[in-house]
Amino acid sequence: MVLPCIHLANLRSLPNKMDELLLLSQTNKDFSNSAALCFTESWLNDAIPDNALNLPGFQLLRADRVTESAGKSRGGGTCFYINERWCTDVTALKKMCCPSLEAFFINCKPFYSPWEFSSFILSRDDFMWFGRKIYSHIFTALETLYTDLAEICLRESRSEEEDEEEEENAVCEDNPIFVLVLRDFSRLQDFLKTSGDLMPKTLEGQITMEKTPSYFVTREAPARIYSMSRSTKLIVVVRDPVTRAISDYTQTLSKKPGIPTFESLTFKNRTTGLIDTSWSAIQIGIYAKHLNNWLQFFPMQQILFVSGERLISDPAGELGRVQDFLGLKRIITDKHFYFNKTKGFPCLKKAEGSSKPHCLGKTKGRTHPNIKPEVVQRLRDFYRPFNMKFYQMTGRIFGWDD
Ligand SMILES: Nc1ncnc2c1ncn2[C@@H]1O[C@H](COP(=O)(O)OS(=O)(=O)O)[C@@H](OP(=O)(O)O)[C@H]1O
Repeated sequence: MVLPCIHLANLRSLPNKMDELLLLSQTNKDFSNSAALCFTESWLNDAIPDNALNLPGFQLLRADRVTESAGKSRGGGTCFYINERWCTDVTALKKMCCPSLEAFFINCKPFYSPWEFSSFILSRDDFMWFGRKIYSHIFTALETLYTDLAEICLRESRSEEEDEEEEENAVCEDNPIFVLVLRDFSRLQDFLKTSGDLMPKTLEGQITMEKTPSYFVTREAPARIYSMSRSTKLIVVVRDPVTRAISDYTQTLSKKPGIPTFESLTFKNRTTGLIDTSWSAIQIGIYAKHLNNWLQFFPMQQILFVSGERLISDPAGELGRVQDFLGLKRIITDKHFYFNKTKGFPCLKKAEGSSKPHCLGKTKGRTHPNIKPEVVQRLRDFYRPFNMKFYQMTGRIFGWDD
């Protein structure tokens, strides 16, 4: 199958790349003969007219970020330039823009396609984890709709280091562009019309849940979730920030055994005892600061903090609070748990849909490295004022400073 040549690039602002693109379209044959150019991070807005973005021989289709829908004003946006020698029958099928997803579907019916397929759907997304779920849902549905669908995924080419970096930072995955090759796009058009509501419908008696620990410390998350649904209830499990930092380090160490010691990462200056608050293992434990971001959008009554320590020593009690907070009948009680001394954690007597007990997986309860008592003490002193503030804000004394 001969495929159209498509250029994909993350531009980080189209307007200031126009001169370069014009030059490329005049001097680079691969570029000017491309069937389509797909640019992510176009950073366009209403104030930038199409005629300022003209590339001779190409038709522009753009989906700019909509501040009110996306919950953030900067960045984002996708655009396609379709080569008029390849195709002039181009339609924008659907633009989706919400806090967790930005997607743009266009349909191209080229003059000539050397096989029986007639449409190329180019789509591009930019989203948080939940958007990714919605997007994969759309694609699964499309595969059911079209048994003869050809799906091609293009990604920006990246260096090995960038790949490694991404692995470390799961929220920062790259955004591919999908090309769907179809025989008949009318069914897709109908499908996209009805898939406008991005959140799965929550029926009477159901609660839709989403779990991403990093949201609590992600600056943009409160605004995005608020603009999706302001009545969302938020649950955060917190534990002693010092133990949390060591646990965080232990987890990284298990994946990358060569990293520096905990001590050397903790301090900016070992002599003065200055803590490196930019290290994420330290930064995440400043709960009061993160909570403050959420309180700009959600009232305290909509946020529940679960104690990680109590979740081990009294799971039923802690889950009782969760059930009350969600307005559920207290179904989970003491009789559902037993304590596994070897693991050091409570286990469920019967897992859901099974008659067998269920304990937490191997990665929970890793042995922490021994950290010098004076380092632990320095961290305790560092966190104490933030912990006090956090107790005050939440109205609960978590007991980390006893
Ligand atoms: N149910 C429950 N109750 C109390 N504490 C729990 C629970 N589940 C996980 N944990 C603790 O969370 C630490 C690991 O968290 P994560 O699951 O986020 O990370 S991991 O990716 O699996 O390592 C891990 O910390 P460590 O003890 O340092 O390994 C767990 O102790």
